[in-house]
This record gives sequence, structure tokens and C-alpha cells, in this order.
Amino acid sequence: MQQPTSGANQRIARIAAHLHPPTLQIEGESSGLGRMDCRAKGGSPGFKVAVLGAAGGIGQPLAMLMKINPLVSVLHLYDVVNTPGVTADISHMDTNAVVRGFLGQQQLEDALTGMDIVIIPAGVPRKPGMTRDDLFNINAGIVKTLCEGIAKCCPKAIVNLISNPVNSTVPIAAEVFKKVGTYDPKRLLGVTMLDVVRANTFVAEVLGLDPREVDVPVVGGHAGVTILPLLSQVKPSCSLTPTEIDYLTDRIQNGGTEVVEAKTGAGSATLSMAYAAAKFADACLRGLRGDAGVIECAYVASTVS
Ligand SMILES: NC(=O)c1ccc[n+]([C@@H]2O[C@H](COP(=O)([O-])OP(=O)(O)OC[C@H]3O[C@@H](n4cnc5c(N)ncnc54)[C@H](O)[C@@H]3O)[C@@H](O)[C@H]2O)c1
Ligand SMILES: O=C(O)C[C@H](O)C(=O)O
Repeated sequence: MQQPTSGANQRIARIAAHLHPPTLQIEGESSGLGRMDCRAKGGSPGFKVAVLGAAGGIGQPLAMLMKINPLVSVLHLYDVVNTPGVTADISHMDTNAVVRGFLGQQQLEDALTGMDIVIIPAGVPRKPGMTRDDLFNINAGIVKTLCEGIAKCCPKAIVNLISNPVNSTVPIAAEVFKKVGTYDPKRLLGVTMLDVVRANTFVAEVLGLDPREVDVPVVGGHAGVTILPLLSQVKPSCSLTPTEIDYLTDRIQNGGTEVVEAKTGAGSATLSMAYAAAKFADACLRGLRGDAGVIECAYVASTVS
């Protein structure tokens, strides 16, 4: 049984409007490939977003989804492999965001400087038979290094941390930021949106509803029994039988394992995760823009016990 690591309890995170003011960007380049001098773009407002681990199974579709988000003006794609190709590919999409690629540790600081939001899907995924905790040894080091870069280059950025085990990587990130004095619990968010997305889907199936009309809060952590779907709080309000509650709780808590086993060694959820991460990042962007009433679930520090 996996327990949440102390220091970061997951609660509902209100994406506060006051976190960071919007930035106005005027860019004259398209992908950093330097084919010709381009005219300055017409000052489209928007936010600067970095994806760390952008060449991975989650990173690539996530980068594509962020490229089509109209609130993004600059998109930085960082990885230790393959970012030139991914960047060239995505930069041809005729959407607003300017895309730049960064490859390897020596380019990490350039990737992070000036970012409003940093999304981190960097790290290894699990294989059948593994728990998320089995990823700790490798992913803890990766997250630590990336967060040291964030603390140095964009200490005010909102961090969306996807790398597993989320129950432990969030506290690691918190400790890195505390050590250098940049820790702000409102800006460090463990991404548990995939649990919400799954819960909405599975509850809608049981109720015979369109999943887009269903809203299931999921609190707790992001591993097994620490994932706590609040089935009494489903909107629209409904009554579920004890059998349905047992089925739904089990399926939501083990949704990750369902995908890992179906992929038979080829990794874990990537496409649904990219969708969930893009949805969560969009909520953060709307919060930064100043929209009222943006409320999502995330794994965040809390004094509530
Ligand atoms: N929070 C969630 O709900 C959730 C859901 C799915 C997966 N995950 C986790 O997300 C992580 C990534 O999964 P994936 O399927 O995309 O894996 P992947 O192996 O396909 O991609 C990971 C990427 O990270 C890159 N990377 C490795 N070390 C790096 C470093 N030091 N700096 C930058 N990039 C680095 C790799 O080169 C690779 O491109 C895993 O830890 C997985 O368990 C979390
Ligand atoms: O299950 C995994 O290992 C990946 C992710 O945490 C998920 O919930 O799909």
C-alpha cells in the first residue's frame, strides 16, 4: 500500500488570479532555425510555457496541445534527447505560439528563463509489475535537477509536476525550492488531473451521461488507495449503488495500472495524460489571466489534516 509522503497533502487547488501578471511578447523568430529574418510579430499577448521532457510519450502530444492553446505565446521544449525534431515538427503548426527547442543540460537555463508555467513530464514510466514508487530512484534525481534550474531561472513560475511518483516528487521539488528560498506552495502543483479525467469518464459510463457534463472531484494523492474520488460530490448530483461505488472506486484508483498492463511493457498512460495535463495547464493559464472561479484538483501542500 502506498502512502502519501508527508509535507504535501493533496487538496483542491484554487488557481489564484493574482499569481502572476500576463506578459506581452513580441517575437521575430519562429523556431530558432534561422531560415530568414522574419518580421516582428504583432505583439500577441500570452504566456510563456516550458515543457521539460518534451520528447517523451507525454511530452510530444502535450507540446502539440500547448501549441494550440491561444493563451500561449511562447513554447519552450526541453529534453535530453530529440528536441530538434519535435520542435521543427510542432513549429510548423499554424497557431500563435512561437516554439523553441532546447537540448541537454547545458541548455536548461535558456529553456527556463522567463517562463510563466513549467510543465514537467520528464522521467521514466513504469512497466507491468512495478509500482510508481519503483520509479523514485531515477525520477527523484531528474526532478531535483530540473527544479534547481527553475529556482534559478524562473522562481515565480507555476510548476505543474507530472513525473511519478507524484506523492514523492512534489515534496522533493518543495525541498529544492525551500533550500534556495523560492518555495511558494501556491505555485507548486502535483498534476492529478488524470484521476479526475478518468473519474469523469467512468462515472459518465455508469450513469449513461456525456462525460463532458460530469464533474467528479478527486482528492488525496496519485497512487492506489491514496487516490480518493469523492463520489458523493459528483455533479450533476446522482445516487450510486454500493456495487457501483465499489466498482468505480477500484477502477479510478487502478486506472494507471489498467493502462500499464494494456501497454505490456511499452510504458504508461501518455495520450490521456497529455490531454489531462493540457487541461490542467489551461486552468493555470486562465488563473494567471485573472479569470474568476477557476478550481481544479491537484496535489498541493496543505495544513488541513
Ligand atoms: N501524474 C500523472 O498522472 C502521470 C500520468 C502518466 C505518466 N506519469 C509519469 O510521467 C513520466 C513520463 O512518462 P512518459 O510516458 O512521457 O515517459 P517517456 O519515457 O516516454 O518520456 C520521458 C521523457 O523524459 C525525458 N527525460 C529523461 N531525463 C530527463 C532529464 N533529466 N531532463 C529532461 N528530460 C528528461 C526522456 O528523454 C523522455 O523523452 C513518468 O514518470 C510517468 O510515470 C505521470
Ligand atoms: O500509472 C502510472 O504509472 C502512470 C500514471 O501515474 C497513471 O496514473 O496513469
